[in-house]
Amino acid sequence: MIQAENVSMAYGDQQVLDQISFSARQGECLGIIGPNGSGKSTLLKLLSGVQAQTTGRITLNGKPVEHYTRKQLAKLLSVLQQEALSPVGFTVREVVQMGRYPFQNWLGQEREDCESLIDSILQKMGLTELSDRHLEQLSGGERQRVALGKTMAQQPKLLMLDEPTTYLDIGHQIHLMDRIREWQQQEQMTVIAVLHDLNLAAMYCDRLLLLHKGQVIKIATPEQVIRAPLIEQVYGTIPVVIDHPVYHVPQIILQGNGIGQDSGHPQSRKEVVQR
Ligand SMILES: Nc1ncnc2c1ncn2[C@@H]1O[C@H](COP(=O)(O)OP(=O)(O)OP(=O)(O)O)[C@@H](O)[C@H]1O
Repeated sequence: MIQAENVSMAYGDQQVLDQISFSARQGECLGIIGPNGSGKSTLLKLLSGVQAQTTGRITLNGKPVEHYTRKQLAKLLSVLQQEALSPVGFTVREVVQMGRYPFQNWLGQEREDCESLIDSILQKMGLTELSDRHLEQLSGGERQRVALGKTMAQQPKLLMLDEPTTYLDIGHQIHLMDRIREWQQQEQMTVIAVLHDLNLAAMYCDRLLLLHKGQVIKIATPEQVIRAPLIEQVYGTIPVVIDHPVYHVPQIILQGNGIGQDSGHPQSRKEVVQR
């Protein structure tokens, strides 16, 4: 579906991405993880054609990204950004309908009636009750759901997410990731998601690409990537990695320096068995 070959990118003198190569197949969920400043958002911008790489090649269905027109790209892929939508006086329903833009002619008309599609998206995202509200009357989390609704209306084959759960509470994080997973499986859609939360990444992604200082350190299954020594090497903190009791994927528990050591805590830092 999408392939990057020896992709590098620099901002002036600063090399931000260095010889990145990977591919994501149709229907797969690939998570991009790595510390602050490792190049995750920049990589997503290159993959979505927003920014051009300095060297290397990115192809979508075998064709270089830069050979697609904006409208062709919008029919194939959509991107959900961190600060997804700014309130501009439109209602929830109108914003979700805007996702249909790639399928409209220059008069803003679409060949097929898409009202039932919009209704089902509003319902899926729990937005039916809010459909006539203006965006500025919504909370940050509700706006994030509208933003995902708009990308759903676009019906992309490839969905790119940049930190989709940043403003969401734990309930809405899971709800959002579940909707994406469900949608991915129903449509055989490819998902590439930048995620800071390694636990969510391990739960929802088929493979993880670990970036550090602009280089791919590892690209493999969550079990192979979320390992204490590798996480320590890249993030500079020693986590405890345990097996999720329900899904049997690795989960991280953080530990701070010195916490519990003087308080009779049953397990000090050194005693914990690392995965
Ligand atoms: N427009 C820009 N001009 C110059 N440097 C930039 C620009 N955008 C990003 N950078 C630099 O490129 C590097 C990678 O940034 P990027 O946003 O891709 O990292 P990230 O892994 O997404 O970080 P974070 O986890 O903090 O969001 C950083 O050092 C950043 O300062």
